Amino acid sequence: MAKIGLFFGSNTGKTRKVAKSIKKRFDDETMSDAVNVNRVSAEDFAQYQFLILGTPTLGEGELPGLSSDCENESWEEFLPKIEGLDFSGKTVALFGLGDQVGYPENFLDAMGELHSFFTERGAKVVGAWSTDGYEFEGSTAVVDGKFVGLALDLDNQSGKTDERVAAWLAQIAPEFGLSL
Ligand SMILES: Cc1cc2nc3c(=O)[nH]c(=O)nc-3n(C[C@H](O)[C@H](O)[C@H](O)COP(=O)(O)O)c2cc1C
Repeated sequence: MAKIGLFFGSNTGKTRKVAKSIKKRFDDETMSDAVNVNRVSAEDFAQYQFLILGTPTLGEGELPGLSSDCENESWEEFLPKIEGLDFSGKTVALFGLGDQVGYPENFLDAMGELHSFFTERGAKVVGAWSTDGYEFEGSTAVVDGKFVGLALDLDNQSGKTDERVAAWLAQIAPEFGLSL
């Protein structure tokens, strides 16, 4: 089993694409394949001490899933399967995709939901990211003046994605024991 589990939800494939680009930077011992959360069991997910988790925000500030009109199940359906687990001693880093122009009042809210879910269950969530360079009005993914994880907007700032991903991975590397 790889040291770090890499899981994502995605509706139109952008979050999947970013997850795959993260996987490409690491060998199989370090990083699992990028796996859609609708394909993992609670048991397999719970085996990892280190997790990198990605989500788009859909609906009006919602997690992806059947209620936000995704074609397939996603985080909305997966979280209830792990809601009874204790994540103490585990380290989690989050990345979120959203659209700050189209949804400025709910920018990246789903990443905020994942942050609440995992911190409430004892996880150490790392990888907070500056809000500089983004324009939006509200986001539950901002805590203490920073995003709770990597903020990506492939709808409006796709040209910044690679450099943001690289800088963020370098930032979380010490927490995850990663060599880059
Ligand atoms: C119906 C719909 C609702 C959306 N709602 C939000 C939202 O509330 N907040 C946000 O930041 N982005 C929102 N977005 C933008 C998506 O999060 C963004 O396009 C993302 O890159 C999609 O990722 P995916 O291709 O992995 O599904 C919405 C997009 C759609 C199509």
